Amino acid sequence: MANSETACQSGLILAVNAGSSSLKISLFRRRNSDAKPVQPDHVVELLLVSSITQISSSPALFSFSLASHTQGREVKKESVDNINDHASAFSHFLDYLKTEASIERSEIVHVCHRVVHGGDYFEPVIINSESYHHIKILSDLAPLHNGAALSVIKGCIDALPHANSIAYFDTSFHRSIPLHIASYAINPDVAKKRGLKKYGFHGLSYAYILGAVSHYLQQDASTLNLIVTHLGSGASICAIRAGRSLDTSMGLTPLSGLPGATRSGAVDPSLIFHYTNRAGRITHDPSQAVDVRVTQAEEILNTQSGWRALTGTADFAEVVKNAGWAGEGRWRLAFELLVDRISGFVGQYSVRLEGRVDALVFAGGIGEKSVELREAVVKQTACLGFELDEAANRTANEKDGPVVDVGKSKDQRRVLVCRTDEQLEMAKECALADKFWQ
Ligand SMILES: Nc1ncnc2c1ncn2[C@@H]1O[C@H](COP(=O)(O)OP(=O)(O)O)[C@@H](O)[C@H]1O
Ligand SMILES: CC(=O)OP(=O)(O)O
Ligand SMILES: [Mg+2]
Repeated sequence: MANSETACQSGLILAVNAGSSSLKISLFRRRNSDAKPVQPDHVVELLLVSSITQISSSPALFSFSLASHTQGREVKKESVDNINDHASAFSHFLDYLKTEASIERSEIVHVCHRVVHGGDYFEPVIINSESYHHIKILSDLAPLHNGAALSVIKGCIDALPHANSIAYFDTSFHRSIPLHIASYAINPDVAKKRGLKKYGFHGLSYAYILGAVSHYLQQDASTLNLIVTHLGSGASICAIRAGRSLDTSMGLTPLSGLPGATRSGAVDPSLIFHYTNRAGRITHDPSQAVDVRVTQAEEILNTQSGWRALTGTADFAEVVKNAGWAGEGRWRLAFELLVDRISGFVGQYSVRLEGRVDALVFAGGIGEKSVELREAVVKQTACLGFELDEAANRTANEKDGPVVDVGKSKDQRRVLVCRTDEQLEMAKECALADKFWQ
């Protein structure tokens, strides 16, 4: 563990979020632990944010802005041709760090990495050969994610050799899902031997949202029942009972549940054998940092499906733009299909929560930005008591703060939008973990 006096005094935490199609990076300074934070988020101070989107469909879009300039000034945005994977995206960011922010790499003490699949690891772990191997073994169960995270971890170890790389797992938040909900109706011996159960993902996002909503409503997290949607390139939904995950729509892998940009979501498991007669063939992707072995079935359902397969674009904003009644049927179909699947889960989770739902929360790029999607889902689930304030829904994007109320009711069954922040969640956890700062 790197632990030099200078490094600890400066206390910089870099938080890196390798999503399926993006790399989001934030740099924080850990605040002096003697100063009592007013809000939980204040244990760290944001210095800069950067994101690289459309990583797999060139050109990638790079953005970089210093926190002091996030109100619209000095945000650098550019298309970059030579970014074609997460490793090259990270290396492009590191070049900017010195030239645009004058930050020396040696000032970074810890690098927090979002790792989607942690299997039976629940606590954050410092990367060493054992934990690296554990994450690598799980790559087959998160083919769009774990390999990408490992490629960034490798890049970090090379470029920031004095810093600790610490893995934070999406799966940790869902350890509370009861056995009968996490289990599949298959041979229990095989399930146990091979770890075949529901793990659930987007957990760092759900943990952040729970904290932010609890702060916003001034209600202890342990008293909250929420239905939270995280709708981005990967989309999922989570039922939170008394502040803990009760159920979520993704499963053994991030493929199940809701459809995503390139993912089918839940389908009849037999469908794939009627789609192709090569479903079981193993493919190796040489561009991946680690050897990820996936079948053609997984390849088709993970990368050749979702709204890109339905409409030709992975950008849901474009789907929404073209989905008006005058638009072509395929755009409308993609939009209605997603609304239908989300609404189905909202109904199911309302039953799980025995009707006691404090709020329905929209998050992730689509949940946070699509006025139309929120409108359609709330309309479809109105029988459960959800109702939008249309003006508040339309102007939600303009409001400050991580949580915006877009519902009619201010006492029960609220409808909220939360700007989720997985990087901030990791940095907070890191700053508060004394063991990393001794
Ligand atoms: N105004 C918008 N309306 C609908 N969807 C949007 C809008 N803006 C962005 N999006 C969607 O949000 C997605 C990105 O969400 P995000 O949560 O950042 O994704 P990621 O899974 O890469 O972390 C984009 O791919 C795009 O489809
Ligand atoms: C788990 C998952 O699908 O993550 P993302 O949405 O970042 O791809
Ligand atoms: Mg994401």
